[in-house]
Amino acid sequence: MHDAVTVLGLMSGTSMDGIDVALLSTDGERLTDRGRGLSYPYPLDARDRVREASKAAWRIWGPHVKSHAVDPEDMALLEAVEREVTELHAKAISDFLDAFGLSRKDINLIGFHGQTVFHDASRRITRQLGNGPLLAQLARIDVVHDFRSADVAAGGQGAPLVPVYHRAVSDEIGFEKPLAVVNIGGIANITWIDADGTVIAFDIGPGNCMLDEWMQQEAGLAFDRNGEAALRGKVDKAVLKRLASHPFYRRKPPKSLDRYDLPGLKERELSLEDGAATLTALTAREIAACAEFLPKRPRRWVLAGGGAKNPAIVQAIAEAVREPVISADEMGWSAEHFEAEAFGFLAVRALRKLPLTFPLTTGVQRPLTGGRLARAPRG
Ligand SMILES: Nc1ncnc2c1ncn2[C@@H]1O[C@H](COP(=O)(O)OP(=O)(O)OP(=O)(O)O)[C@@H](O)[C@H]1O
Ligand SMILES: CC(=O)N[C@H]1[C@@H]2OC[C@@H](O2)[C@@H](O)[C@@H]1O[C@H](C)C(=O)O
Repeated sequence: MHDAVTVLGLMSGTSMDGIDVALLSTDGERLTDRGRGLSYPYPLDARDRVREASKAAWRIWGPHVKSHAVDPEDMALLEAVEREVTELHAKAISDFLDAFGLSRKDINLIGFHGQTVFHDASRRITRQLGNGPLLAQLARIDVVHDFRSADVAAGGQGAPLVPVYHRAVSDEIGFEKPLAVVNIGGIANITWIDADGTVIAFDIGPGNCMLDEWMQQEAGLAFDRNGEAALRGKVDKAVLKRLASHPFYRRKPPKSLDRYDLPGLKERELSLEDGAATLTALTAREIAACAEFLPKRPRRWVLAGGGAKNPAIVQAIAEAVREPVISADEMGWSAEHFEAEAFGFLAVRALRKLPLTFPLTTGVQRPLTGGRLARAPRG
């Protein structure tokens, strides 16, 4: 057995709202000293620039792009935003260490996911903004970064990566298996864990991304706080049927999504409340329906990610499945910092050359390690 490493995991998810930081100790298999996590929202202007960068990434790598004549302005924008995102991560690390009275010498390693701005596994392209060597230099701590490229290059989906972490955490708790862990972030994904350790995972469909966009576009709100709009609205069945007819949902795993792959509602197509109710129903319906791809129904559904804090989503899922549904927080797992912790865990696995992805998670042919190490300047 290896010694445990004290690692900081950093995640900035598809909601593009900020940086989650979590601290844990792990040897890459077992986890100890978990539970300390904090979130650092992006300043509003930085958030806008990250969104601009994802549009630039679409112009550079989108499937419609025939020529490789890349607009240098788009490239320059990506570079500038990558630097800014990296500096914001360095600031989050230093604020996190201050908040817990720690120094950089207490931390052995950082797992740095970066900000996804483009993902199309079928064309073997996945791009996270985040400069690992620069972060290692700024934080003066070794950094593992670029977690998805090796998997995508080997023909995998490059996502989801958290399943191996979900399995490690679920091993700590004696729940009956099979267990389904559903992360409801911008996009929702599932990890199904059987008693013999078999793990199946894939992206399901929207978590909150369509709903967030709807609330932003129709009401200038960042999201449907506590599901208030959805709970007041009525599901439009015809619209729901149209949204759910996208072929992605019935495609067999392995499969992964980019934030903009699936169409949402058109502008002013429904009232604010009915639109929120309909998008909430879509998220819940596809989460429940994804059980069709599992060899056995889960005995329990654990919900994590920001969507687990939305009572309208949780209630709709509980109505759509027949098994008990609980939140990761109720299990003593931190729903909020789950993914950040996962990338700390994955960083240690990467350092030890342990596999991150598997045939039944990303569809890669053989279990595969990943990530790249950027060393901090010595001294
Ligand atoms: N109190 C709340 N009520 C309703 N929704 C909420 C609440 N808190 C968070 N959310 C939702 O959760 C979203 C953020 O979720 P999360 O931080 O898990 O996403 P992410 O990590 O960016 O995404 P991903 O897992 O896809 O990378 C918000 O945009 C919002 O839609
Ligand atoms: C390309 C990319 O960043 N994908 C994210 C995204 O956000 C949720 C879903 O889509 C997920 O599969 C993945 O992130 C999680 C953390 C993962 O890889 O497990």
